[in-house]
Amino acid sequence: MASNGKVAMVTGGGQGIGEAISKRLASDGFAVAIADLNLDNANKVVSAIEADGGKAIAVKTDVSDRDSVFAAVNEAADKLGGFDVIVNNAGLGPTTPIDTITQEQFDTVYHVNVGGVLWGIQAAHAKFKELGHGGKIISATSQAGVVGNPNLALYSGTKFAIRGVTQVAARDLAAEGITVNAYAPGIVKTPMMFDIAHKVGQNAGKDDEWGMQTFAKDITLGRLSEPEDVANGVAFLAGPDSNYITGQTLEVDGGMQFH
Ligand SMILES: NC(=O)C1=CN([C@@H]2O[C@H](COP(=O)(O)OP(=O)(O)OC[C@H]3O[C@@H](n4cnc5c(N)ncnc54)[C@H](O)[C@@H]3O)[C@@H](O)[C@H]2O)C=CC1
Ligand SMILES: CC(=O)C(C)=O
Repeated sequence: MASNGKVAMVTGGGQGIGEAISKRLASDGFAVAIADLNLDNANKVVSAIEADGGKAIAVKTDVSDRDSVFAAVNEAADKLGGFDVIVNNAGLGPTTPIDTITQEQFDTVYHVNVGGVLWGIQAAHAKFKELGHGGKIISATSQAGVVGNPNLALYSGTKFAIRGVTQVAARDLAAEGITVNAYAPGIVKTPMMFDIAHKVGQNAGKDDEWGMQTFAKDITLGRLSEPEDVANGVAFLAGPDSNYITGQTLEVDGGMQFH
C-alpha cells in the first residue's frame, strides 16, 4: 500500500461501518488512527490493516468526553506525523418508542451522537490550525436523519442535528480551507442495525437476518448495504475529488428516499 502522506482518524473504527472506513482509508494510503471505546476491537482492525501493508494505531477514546477526543487527535497527530481528516463515525442507535425515552437515555445518546461530532469538529479544527493547513471533517448521520423513522425518535433527532451542525461548520470553517460533510447510510449489516431489526415494528422478536431482509423492500437498489458500500462514499469525501464539496450529506442508502 503506497502512502498518500496523509493522516485520518476514524471514531468508532473498531467494528461495523467504522471498521470498513478505517480499512478503506488505509488502502487508499492514509495512516489511520482507530479511535474507539473498545480498544480490543480497535487493535484487531490495526492488525488487519498492518497485515495488508498499511499503517494504523488504536486509540482508546470516548467521543462523549471532549477531553478524550482532543487527546485522541493529539495522539494521532504525534504518533502518525500529521492530521488531515477526521471521520466522526461513532454513534449509538437505541430503539426508543416515543413514550419510553428516559432522561438517562437522552443524555447518553445526545452526548455520544451529537457531542461526539461537535468535539470531533473542534478538536480537528484546533489541530488543523496548529499545523497551519486545512483539512476534511466528515460525520455520520443516517437516512434516519433525512426522514423520521418509526421508533427511533431519540436517534433520528441526533442524526438531524448532525446535518445541521455540518452545514453551520462548513460555513464557519470554509475560509480556513476546511470542508465539512456528512454521510447518511441506509440499512447496513452491522451489529447496530441487527439489534434495531430485532426490536422494531413487524420485525420484533424475529430472527435478525429475517428482520434485516424486511427492510430491503424499501431500498431502490433492492439489497441491504454492506459496510464497504458506505466506506466507498466516505473515501470519496476524504479524498481530493471532493475538494469543491462542503456542507453536504452524501446519502449512501441504495435510494431509500424514493419510497
Ligand atoms: N448500521 C446502520 O444501518 C447505520 C448506521 N449509521 C451510523 O453509522 C455509524 C456507525 O454505525 P455502526 O457501524 O452500525 O455501529 P456499531 O454499533 O456496529 O459500531 C459502533 C462503534 O462505535 C464505538 N463506540 C460507541 N460508543 C462510543 C464512544 N462513546 N466513543 C467511542 N467509540 C464508541 C463502538 O465501540 C463500536 O466500535 C453510527 O454513527 C450510526 O448511527 C447510520 C445509518 C445506518
Ligand atoms: C440505524 C439507522 O441509522 C437507521 C435504521 O436508519
